[in-house]
Amino acid sequence: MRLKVCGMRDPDNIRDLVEVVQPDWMGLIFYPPSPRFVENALAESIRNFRVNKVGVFVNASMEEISEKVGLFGLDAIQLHGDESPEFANMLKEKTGKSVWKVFLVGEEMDWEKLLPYQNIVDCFLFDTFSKSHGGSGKTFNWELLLDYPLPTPFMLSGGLAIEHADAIKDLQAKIPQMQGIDINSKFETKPGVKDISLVRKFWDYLKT
Ligand SMILES: O=C(O)c1ccccc1NCC(=O)[C@H](O)[C@H](O)COP(=O)(O)O
Repeated sequence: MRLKVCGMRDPDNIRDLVEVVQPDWMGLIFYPPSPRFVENALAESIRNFRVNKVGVFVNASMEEISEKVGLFGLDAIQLHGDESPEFANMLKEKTGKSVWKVFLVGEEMDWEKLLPYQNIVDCFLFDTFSKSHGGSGKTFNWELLLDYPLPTPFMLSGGLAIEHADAIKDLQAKIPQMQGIDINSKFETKPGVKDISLVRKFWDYLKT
């Protein structure tokens, strides 16, 4: 099981996260309406942390994403909007980075929508449908994932909280393509700042 802690931006909080939890990835949100938006002014203080950095984008341009990859030293790009398979492919060729495509899950899931992306992206991420695109703090019906038909690995996201630890373990035991989890607002003291001891408690329990 792998861990991505999303919505980080405070350098002291990132330092604590990296030292205490050592997550597999840290997510930086480059979507201006988000309360977790990361300004370019923070690039110098963030880029040298020794943790894999995933940039989260919602319908951003190729130029904007390429600029952030360079400025922040991103290792992966998470496409959290309506980006096409062609766009994902061009981005992968241009940046050489790992590309993740997000699907927002509502009452039902149409797995056919994923097919055009499956030979392009490195990973899918399933988050709860919301008008704000992400960071809703709400879970979706995980039973839908039992029908996931592809070999491509995916991350589970959307409102994950400490009380879900056992259910997450059960789900992963049933679905080998589930490579990890993405946590965010349920571990915050305020938008963009995580409660590191809570993250540690959760992760210490889950990774065993
Ligand atoms: O977190 C945000 O503010 C956000 C806004 C717009 C697009 C994506 C966003 N977050 C990306 C993530 O990967 C979150 O971790 C994911 O949406 C789950 O968040 P939460 O429901 O708070 O656990």
